[in-house]
Amino acid sequence: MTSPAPEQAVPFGESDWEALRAAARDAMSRAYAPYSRYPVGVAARVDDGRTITGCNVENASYGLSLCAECGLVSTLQATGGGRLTHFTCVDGTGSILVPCGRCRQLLYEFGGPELLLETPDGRRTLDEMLPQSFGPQHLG
Ligand SMILES: O=c1ccn([C@H]2C[C@H](O)[C@@H](CO)O2)c(=O)[nH]1
Repeated sequence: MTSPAPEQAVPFGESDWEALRAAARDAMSRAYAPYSRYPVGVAARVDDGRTITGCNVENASYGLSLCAECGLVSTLQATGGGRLTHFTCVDGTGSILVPCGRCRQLLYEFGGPELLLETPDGRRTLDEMLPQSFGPQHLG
């Protein structure tokens, strides 16, 4: 018996994207961003069906600030690991934001080229947002 493809195993429709954005906005409302005053929230679906979130956490030593995606990948591991399949990021107004370059690399580690991201121009694979990526495959 063959296993269904992951996208068939856990269907993901428009209402799921809406729920993911709502989770990201909720996380954004708890961001700690007193220096930039630019709160960010992220949410992702994991291949086992759970939803995880993160928010940015800044620091008085500005360069130590953590992007929301840092919290998300930490939560991913702390709650059981798995692969990211769908991802969204919102700014302080709740509008869709593209993750910064460093965070695309963080996402690549746990989602790979097939991870689907929302952007202001529609949904894109991570392969489109971070082409010719360096990743675990290069390290053998
Ligand atoms: O993908 C991104 C881009 C920016 N930020 C945060 C970092 C900083 O706290 C604030 C302004 O750059 O936004 C994120 O959390 N994720």
